[in-house]
Amino acid sequence: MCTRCSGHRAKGNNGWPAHQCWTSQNSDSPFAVLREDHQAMIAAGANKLFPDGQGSSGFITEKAVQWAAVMLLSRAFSLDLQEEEGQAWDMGSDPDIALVPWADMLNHSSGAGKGSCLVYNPNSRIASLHAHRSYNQGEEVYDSYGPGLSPSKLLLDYGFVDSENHNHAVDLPASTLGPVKSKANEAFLEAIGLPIGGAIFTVTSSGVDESVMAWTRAAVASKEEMEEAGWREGHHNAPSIMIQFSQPTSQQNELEMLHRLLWACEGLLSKYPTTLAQDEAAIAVKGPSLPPARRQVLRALMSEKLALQGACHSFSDTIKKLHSGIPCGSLYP
Ligand SMILES: C[S@@+](CC[C@H](N)C(=O)[O-])C[C@H]1O[C@@H](n2cnc3c(N)ncnc32)[C@H](O)[C@@H]1O
Repeated sequence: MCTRCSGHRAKGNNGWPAHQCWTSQNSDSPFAVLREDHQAMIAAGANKLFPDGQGSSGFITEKAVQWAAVMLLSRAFSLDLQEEEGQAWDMGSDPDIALVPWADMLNHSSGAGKGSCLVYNPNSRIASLHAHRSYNQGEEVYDSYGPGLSPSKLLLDYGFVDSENHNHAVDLPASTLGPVKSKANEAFLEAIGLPIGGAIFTVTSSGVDESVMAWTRAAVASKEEMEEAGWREGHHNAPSIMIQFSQPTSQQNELEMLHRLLWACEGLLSKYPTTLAQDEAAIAVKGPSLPPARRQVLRALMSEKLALQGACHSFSDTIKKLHSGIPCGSLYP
C-alpha cells in the first residue's frame, strides 16, 4: 500500500493535496524505522512497478516512503472491499486497507453511531456514511471511527479523547484474575484458544460480558466440575464444554468467579498513581496550566477508573445476593 501510495504521488495523482505531511529527516525520529522498509521495498524492485514515476532514480525515495506511511497511519480506513481477485481496483494482499479522499478529513464524534461509520458497497463501488444529526451550514461534520470506542482506545489509536465519550472501559489481562485451579483447567483454556497468559478481557462500568464470566468459571472450576462438564484431557470437545460454563454451575464456583473478578478490578484500580477524585480536581482547573494533551490523558484515565469502579460495585452486589441465599441460577435475568 505504501508503494502504491508513493507511486500515485509520483505520478501527480495525489488525492490529498491538503495533507502534505511533515516528516522528519532526523535519525532519532520515529520515522527512522521506515528506513528498513524503504530498503526492503527497493530490494523487492518496487521502483519498477511505476516505471513512468520519476525518471531513472525512481519514486521510492526514503522521504516518499515516510510520506506514504504517515498518510496510511493517519488516514487509512479498514473497509470490507470484497472485490473479485484480479479486478483493476484489487488491492492485492492487503484488501482491507483503503484511502478514501474527503472521508478521511472527517473527525470522529463519540455521539455518532454505527450509521456514521464508512462502509463500502462492492456492487455500486461507493463508500458511504450517514450524518448522525442535522448540521447547520458551516458547522463541522463528524463521522464515527467505530461505535463504542472507549476513551483509552481513542487515545491510544488516534491520539485524542472527545468530551462526548462515555464508553467507559478498560482492558483486563486474564493473568490478573489469579492462577487457574489446576493443570486440567489450564489445558482446557489452552484448548479453547484463550490461555491465561494470552487472553485480554474488557471491563465496563456494568462489569464483564458473558464470555468473560464463562472463562472465569472454567478457570476456577473444581476437578469434579470439569469432569461433570465433560472435559477429559486429550479430547477435542472444549468448545461445547465452554457453552456449559456460560451459565452458573454452582454457588461455590459463582462466588469464586465473582471474587476473582472483583479482586482483579480492585487490584488494577489501586495501581493508578492518582485517584479519580484527584483527576477530577486536576481536570476542573481551567486555563493553560493543564495542556490539552494532558487533559485528554486525564479523560482516558478517569474513564478507566469509572469502568473499574462500576464493575467493582456490580460484582460486590452480585456477591451480596449470593450470600443472601439467592440461588446462582436466578442471579442473571
Ligand atoms: C483521518 S484524520 C481526521 C481528519 C484530520 N483531523 C485532518 O485534519 O485531516 C484522524 C485524526 O484526526 C484527529 N481527530 C479526529 N477526530 C478528532 C476529535 N474529535 N478531536 C480531536 N482530534 C480528532 C486525530 O488526530 C486523528 O488521528
